[in-house]
Amino acid sequence: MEAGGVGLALQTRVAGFGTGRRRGGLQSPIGSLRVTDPARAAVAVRARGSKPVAPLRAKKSSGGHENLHNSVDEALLLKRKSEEVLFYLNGRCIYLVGMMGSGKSTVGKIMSEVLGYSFFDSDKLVEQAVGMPSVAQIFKVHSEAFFRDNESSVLRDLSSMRRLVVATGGGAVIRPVNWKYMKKGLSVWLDVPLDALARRIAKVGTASRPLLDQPSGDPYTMAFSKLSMLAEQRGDAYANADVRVSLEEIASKQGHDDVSKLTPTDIAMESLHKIESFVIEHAVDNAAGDSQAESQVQRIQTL
Ligand SMILES: Nc1ncnc2c1ncn2[C@@H]1O[C@H](COP(=O)(O)OP(=O)(O)OP(=O)(O)O)[C@@H](O)[C@H]1O
Ligand SMILES: O=C(O)C1=C[C@@H](O)[C@@H](O)[C@H](O)C1
Ligand SMILES: [Mg+2]
Repeated sequence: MEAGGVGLALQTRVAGFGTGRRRGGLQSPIGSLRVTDPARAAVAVRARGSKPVAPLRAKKSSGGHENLHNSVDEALLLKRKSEEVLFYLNGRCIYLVGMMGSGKSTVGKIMSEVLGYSFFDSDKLVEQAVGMPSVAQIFKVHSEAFFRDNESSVLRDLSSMRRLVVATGGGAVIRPVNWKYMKKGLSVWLDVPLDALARRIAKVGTASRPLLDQPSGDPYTMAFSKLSMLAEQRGDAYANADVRVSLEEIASKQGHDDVSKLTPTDIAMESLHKIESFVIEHAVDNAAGDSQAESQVQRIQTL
């Protein structure tokens, strides 16, 4: 059974959230890049909806992912792609799914910014609905089942809305009812190798991720073994997503031998490409989309 709704809180937040667009040029979600060069901005504007324009070359720096976009050109390419994708999305929401640490929040914020969508993190909405400061505390004081009920409730409320990018909780994929909600929009699986996940998580610690938190032991080893167990338990649940974005595939296309070379912008860009291919391939209007999603959900429920 699902917990009480959080609809009103969501409506209020969306109303106050705006579209993610800002004045004075393009700006990254956390403000690390501001496009101030009007000539470059004009290139992006000209590109919109017109004939194909010669590709801008993205310059790579050696910087880490802290610089979300490696260059102004990369930010413009992303913006240009997002404008193409927007046309096909027709307001449909995007749900990012994937294991803990796969980058749903990081990549989701970038995507929402360039699409002019609102961004929501379902873990944060559950915390807000329950009135507790962290998922870890909800697990401790209540239980995982209580958290999952509230998570379903949040996803149900989000599913009636439009123009959102939602970073779902890592375990949202395990409940078939959540797929019923997520299939109202488009789901994207960020598929990241377990060793890369464990490296990312070990770097920031496991305190905020109760299923990985261990009293002692080497953080990388502990995170890796827990993540491997969860991945096995979850089986193919992530593969129910409409689109799979494999970091290994992106890295190999770019000639890297290691996924850690990929920036969140690279991943956001690939996500937009995959979404575009999916919507074009499935070229459905909203009504047909609903019935198609319905049959997919029925298939998931019978697995
Ligand atoms: N492409 C990347 N390269 C390196 N580190 C990254 C990348 N994307 C995200 N990170 C880092 O990995 C960690 C996890 O990212 P993030 O919080 O976005 O994942 P998540 O999927 O939302 O995780 P959770 O399910 O636990 O909420 C963060 O510290 C983030 O800065
Ligand atoms: O993978 C999971 O089951 C979880 C992931 C997090 O996002 C939180 O939703 C919670 O810690 C559980
Ligand atoms: Mg997150």
